[in-house]
Formats: sequence, C-alpha cells, structure tokens
Amino acid sequence: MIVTVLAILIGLLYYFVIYPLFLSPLSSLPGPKHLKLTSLFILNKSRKEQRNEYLQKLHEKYGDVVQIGPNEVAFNSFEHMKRIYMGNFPKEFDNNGVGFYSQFGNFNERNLFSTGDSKAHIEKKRNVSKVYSKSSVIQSGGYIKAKIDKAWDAIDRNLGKSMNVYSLFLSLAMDVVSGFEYGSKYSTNFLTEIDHTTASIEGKSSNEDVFLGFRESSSMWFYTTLAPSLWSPVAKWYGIGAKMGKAQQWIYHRFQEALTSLQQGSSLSDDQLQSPVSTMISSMFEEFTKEPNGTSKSLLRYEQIASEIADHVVAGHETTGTTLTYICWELSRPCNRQWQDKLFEECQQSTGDIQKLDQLPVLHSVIQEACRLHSAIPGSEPRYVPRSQEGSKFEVTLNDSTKTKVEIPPGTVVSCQPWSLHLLQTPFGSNPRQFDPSRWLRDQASGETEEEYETRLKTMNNSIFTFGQGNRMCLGMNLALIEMKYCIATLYSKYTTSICPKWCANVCQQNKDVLMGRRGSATSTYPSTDLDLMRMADTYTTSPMMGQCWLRFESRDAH
Ligand code: HEM
Repeated sequence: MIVTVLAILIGLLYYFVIYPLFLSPLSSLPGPKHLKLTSLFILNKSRKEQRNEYLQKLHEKYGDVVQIGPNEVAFNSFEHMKRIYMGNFPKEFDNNGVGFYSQFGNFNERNLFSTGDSKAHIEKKRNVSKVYSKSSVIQSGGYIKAKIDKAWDAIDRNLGKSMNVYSLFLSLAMDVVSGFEYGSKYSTNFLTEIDHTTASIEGKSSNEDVFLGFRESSSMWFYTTLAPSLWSPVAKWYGIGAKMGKAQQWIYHRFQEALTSLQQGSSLSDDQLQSPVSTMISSMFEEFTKEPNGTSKSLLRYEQIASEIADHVVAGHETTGTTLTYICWELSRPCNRQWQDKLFEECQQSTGDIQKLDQLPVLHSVIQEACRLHSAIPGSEPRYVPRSQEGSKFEVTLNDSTKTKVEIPPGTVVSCQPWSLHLLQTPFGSNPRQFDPSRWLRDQASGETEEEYETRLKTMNNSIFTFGQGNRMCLGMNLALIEMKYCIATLYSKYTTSICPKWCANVCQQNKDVLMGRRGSATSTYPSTDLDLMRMADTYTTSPMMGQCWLRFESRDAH
C-alpha cells in the first residue's frame, strides 16, 4: 500500500513538477516558474481581465519570448509574428475541434472565424471574401455614405449638447455592416432610432436591448471561449443568458426575412438607394445554389449562412464602433485638439470621394495611430505549432541575454498580442503608450529625408497587427477602414468635438499613457479623469470599460 502511494506521489511529482520545470523542451524558455507548472495561473489572469497587461509586464521583464503555461508560449517580435501568422499556423491542432476559437460558432455551426481546419477555412473563405474586397466596398460607397450621413442629422439635432459617442458609433457600425449582410432593405437604422443623448445605451428600447445583449455576450467572453463548461451556470448566475438569447434571435429573425426575400426573387436593396450593396447573404446563397442538385437546400446549409452572418454582424459593429469612439475621444482631449484642425484643413475638399481619402496623410496617421494604440482586438490570437512545421526551432533570447534556437514541439500554443507588439519602440518610436499621430508623418524637424520617411512608414505599416496577418487576417478590414476614414474625414470637416465637462470634470491636459484594465484607483473609487473613464477593457476584444464616452459637438460653420 505504502509503495503504491509512494509510486503515485513520485509519478505526480515527475509529471507536474520535474518534467515541466527541467525536462520539457520548453523548460529552458524564459518565464516565471509557476506559469510553467500549470495553465491555471494564466487562465485566472484572463478570468480577472488582467491578461493583456500581465503579458506586457512579462515581456518587459523576460523579453520577446515567454513561457506562460506548460504548453503555451507568448511572443513579442515582428519576426515571430510573421513566422506564426504569415506562416499560417492553424487555429486547431490536428483538426481536433477544440481550442480558443471553437466556441465562436453560432446556431451550432462553425463560421469562417471559428473554423480550425485550414483546408475547410480556405474553402469557406473563397465563398465569402469577395463581398469585402476593396473594389467591392468602394463600389458600395454610396450605401456607406448614405448610412453614415444619418449621423450628421443626429448630431445636428443635438449641437452643443453632450452625446454618448460609444452608442452613436456602435449604431453607425451596425447600420453599415447589417446592409452588407442582409441587404440595405433589411439593414438597421440605429443612428436614427436610438437616442444617443440619454444616460446610457442600456435597455431604453428594444433596439437598445439588442446592443445590451451583444455587450453582455462580450462580457462573457472568458466563459464562452476558455471555460465553456461553466458558461451556463455563470450566465444564469448573472441573469444574462436571456438577453444574449434575445440578441441572437434578433440576428436570426433578420436573416430569415432577407432569406425569404431572396427565395422569392425579391430585391434586398432599399428602393431609394442608388448604388446597390454586395451582400453576404446573396453571395453565400448563390454559392450554394450553384452546386449540383443545389435546389434542395437543407436547413443545415441555411444555419451555416446564418452563423457566418451572425459573426460578421457582431465582429463588424463592435470593433469598428469601439475604434471610432477611441479616435474621437483622443482627438477631443486638449493635448490632441490640434489634430482636429489638421483634419479639417486636409479633408474638407475630399470627403465626397472615398478613393481619395486613402491618399490623405493626416487622416491615415490618425487612423493608424488609433489602430496601433487602441486595437479593437488587443489580446493574444492563439495558434498551434503544426506537425508539418519543418524543424520547429524558434530563435529565443534567454535570461542571460544569449540568443539560441529552441525546439518548440508541435501542438504548443503560440501567440502574439497586438497590445504588446504595438508598444515596441522599434519601429513605433518613443512614448508608445501615448496617442501621437505625428509618429506616422515625416519628421522634418529632425531632418528626415523623404526616402527615410517612406522606408520608416512602410516598416510601421507592415508591423501593424490590428487586423491580424496571413490567411486568417480580418476579412472586413477594407470595410472597416473605408468606413472609419469616411466617418472621421466628414465629421471633422463639419464639427469640432470636446469632452463633456458634466461627464468628466477632471480632463487631463497633457498627453499621458493610456490605461488598460482595472488598475489603481479605478478598482476602489469612481474614476475621475477621462483617461480613467476611457480605460480599455483588458480582454481579447476591447471596449471602453465604462461603456460610455460623452462628447460635445459644435458646428464648424458657427466658428
Ligand atoms: C476596426 C475594425 C476591426 C478590427 C480591428 C478587426 C480585427 C480582426 C482581427 C485581429 C482578426 C483576426 C483574429 C484572430 O485571428 O484571432 C479578425 C478576423 C475577422 N474579422 Fe475583423 N476586425 C474589424 C472589423 C471587421 C468587420 C467590419 C468585419 C465584417 C464585416 C470583420 C470580420 C472578420 C472575420 C470574418 C474574421 C475571420 C477571418 C478568418 O478567420 O479568415 N471584422 N478581425
């Protein structure tokens, strides 16, 4: 009996302590010892919404390669980013159906984002990518403009009053993306229907309830993706399962309406709209009907289309709405207000031509700087070292600063996080936690030549990880960028913005480091400065932690 117990204890000691600390191929990698023993520590950081900042601290202490679990390594260099993401490391190991992304399906169907199998992913992507190609989005420019222009009506009605721009921009992004999914006839009109001057975006009307449902599902991201078995009891405990269900039903209902139209051969386009939108639903529907005997479409196929659309509706509105909110808050801060005038000078002649907006340097700088510092997805994008990877050796700087190559076995989870990559001073320059669009412009004061600037700009543009890299990079990037460029160019050609003093009595006058997650005073007292109020949630996809951003608009004409 004693011998058996001893044998078990020795076995456990070997498996849980000796092997991970001394014998595992990862054991020589830098990183705190306790993280090498179990994944529970890093999981707990995710649960407490502290992972992104914690990883950043680990990289500052241990370097660009850190072991963060017995089977998980975090990287923070552009070379590693390219190797993992441009090398198309898969989202699942051996197509085993598990992993971070597996829970992102809808209606019991995987979509492009949650598909782990690389071959199945390429097949799906072929069917859906043309809707968001640059030329297709530009062709749908009339629709995008018509939708966004509704924002100016809402703002004009409320000039001089404060508006919750987080609500405004989530609505704007939803109004735009829903047309690309269901057709302009079935797109939302949240810009007009929601009152963005009321106290919060929470539950004032059925449409606002939909937003609340989406936000509640984002708040459950840890349980959805990393602890799915706990999802049900936790959702019940917080009483949010029903609200999330409502948002899902809302998406499905719209899908059914548009699908019925398609089946009846009716147009999905709003009669008043001159330029038609290329839509996801008709593109996928067409693809299925092309198949042999495709006329007998099963329910399963429809669920697949619905799952794809649901993913784009959620991903497309939250990310774009959050980024626009951070751009306008940053530009409204006293230290950044000069950028409003620069945008005004640069953009007022060009807003009519969506293609021209791409060539405007100040606009590009403002958007890129927001994408760098306020990436809507700042958290790690996990991948697996594939079996096929020839000699899975990775260059690593060890604790004693020596460089070596370490074998990282197939099946190990490897990742980079945009939050840390974008804080690297090479190539982004000094004060990386501060919003400074000038880092994207030519530094004439220090004698930078045009050629030097072009090279530096190219390196910075290539180093941006906001939309991912490689095969799995964001499908909606062109739509998001064109939408944001048109919105910001037009907004600052028409208005000036400032932070509402009733919302924040203590506006920071100087440029200071932006804040991520719960730290310091925000845990104990109500945050007082705008930096505190605009802390970024420390999660895979971020949003303003307080769920609000109140700005005041003034007309340029009145100046
Ligand atoms: C500022 C706005 C946006 C940002 C920052 C963003 C960011 C990202 C990132 C980082 C990924 C890769 C994630 C990973 O591998 O973990 C991704 C994938 C994806 N995004 Fe976006 N996104 C934005 C807007 C949109 C929009 C508007 C749509 C749709 C209309 C969209 C649809 C998708 C899809 C379908 C994927 C999965 C692609 C694949 O796996 O092949 N995104 N996005």
